[in-house]
Amino acid sequence: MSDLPSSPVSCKSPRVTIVGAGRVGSTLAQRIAEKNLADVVLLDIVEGMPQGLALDLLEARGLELHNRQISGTNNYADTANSNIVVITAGFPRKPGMSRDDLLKINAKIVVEAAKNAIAHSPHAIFIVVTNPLDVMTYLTWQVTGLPRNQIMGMAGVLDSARFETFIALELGVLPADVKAMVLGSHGDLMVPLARYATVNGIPITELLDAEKIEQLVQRTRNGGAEIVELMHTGGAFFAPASATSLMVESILLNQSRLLPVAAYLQGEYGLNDVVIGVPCRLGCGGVESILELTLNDTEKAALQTSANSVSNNIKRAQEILSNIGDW
Ligand SMILES: NC(=O)C1=CN([C@@H]2O[C@H](COP(=O)(O)OP(=O)(O)OC[C@H]3O[C@@H](n4cnc5c(N)ncnc54)[C@H](O)[C@@H]3O)[C@@H](O)[C@H]2O)C=CC1
Ligand SMILES: O=C([O-])CC(=O)C(=O)O
Repeated sequence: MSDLPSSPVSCKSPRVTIVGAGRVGSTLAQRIAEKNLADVVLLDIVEGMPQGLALDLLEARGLELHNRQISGTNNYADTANSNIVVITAGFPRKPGMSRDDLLKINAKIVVEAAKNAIAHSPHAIFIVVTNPLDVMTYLTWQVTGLPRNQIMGMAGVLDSARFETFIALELGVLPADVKAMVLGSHGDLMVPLARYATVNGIPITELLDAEKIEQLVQRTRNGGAEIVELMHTGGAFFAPASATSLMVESILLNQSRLLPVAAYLQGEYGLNDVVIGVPCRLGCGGVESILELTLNDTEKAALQTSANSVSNNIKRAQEILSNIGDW
């Protein structure tokens, strides 16, 4: 083949680094590559594992009809100049544990991952997945020093997809026709907004009685634990990877989707200096705006309770990190 002069159009592919090549991380790599969104770098502390996963995914490229580069590494230098860094590194919970029980063990891992990743990709947008989600997202914002639009956590898209699934199962309708928003923290105090849930525009309050809606709300709050209890070893990863890839897609393709995202608040919803799930417009700038929905008194109180719990856990995490001299 003979080379012709290069084109003025950039052929550079966007690059997404995934720190933590476990179940969520590796499934996310597959989703991003197979949706043809970006090249992917998988990084893990376990030697050989991300390299092996990357090779396996590369060997599927011809079959899945895409040509994205996928590499595995144990070295942050190989993640340089990523457009997006997703942090999934850390431990998943076991049956009987809450997500907050992971705070101590995962805080150190996430802080280290964020510091190392930003050193090589100073302009990246960070999406945090590791639990407890809202606290880990706050720590990432704090240690990277990035503006708040570049830091976000994935939880609301997943929790909303679960709420939508349970509504669709109850009504026997197509899940894609159900639209719902779950705000607040990613834990037992999350705030599913039943009042705003619809089936193709029809409020679910017209289709289901209050007792049934409350059952679906409770199942949503317990959605992660339901899977952890069934699986015994680790938690959900297919739907979490789909939810994260949706956020990656909205950013890379500048889609401006309005999604529930864990964001750093500065007065929105009357909340300050806390990360919590709120409706955000996601585009190439990351969190481009935060929508302040009108909430009734019950919803407002639930969001405040959720935020108070996250704030207390942020303080706990900061104390733990200063005690181990990692702050
Ligand atoms: N935000 C959400 O909605 C969801 C959050 N999660 C959370 O995501 C995290 C990952 O879950 P899974 O993938 O199922 O766990 P996993 O155990 O399959 O994978 C975690 C990976 O992190 C790696 N790791 C540990 N320390 C590291 C470090 N210092 N640097 C780089 N990599 C490191 C491990 O070697 C492992 O491969 C957990 O904390 C889990 O609770 C999971 C599902 C949904
Ligand atoms: O429940 C867990 O531990 C994992 C998670 O956050 C979820 O699936 O929502």
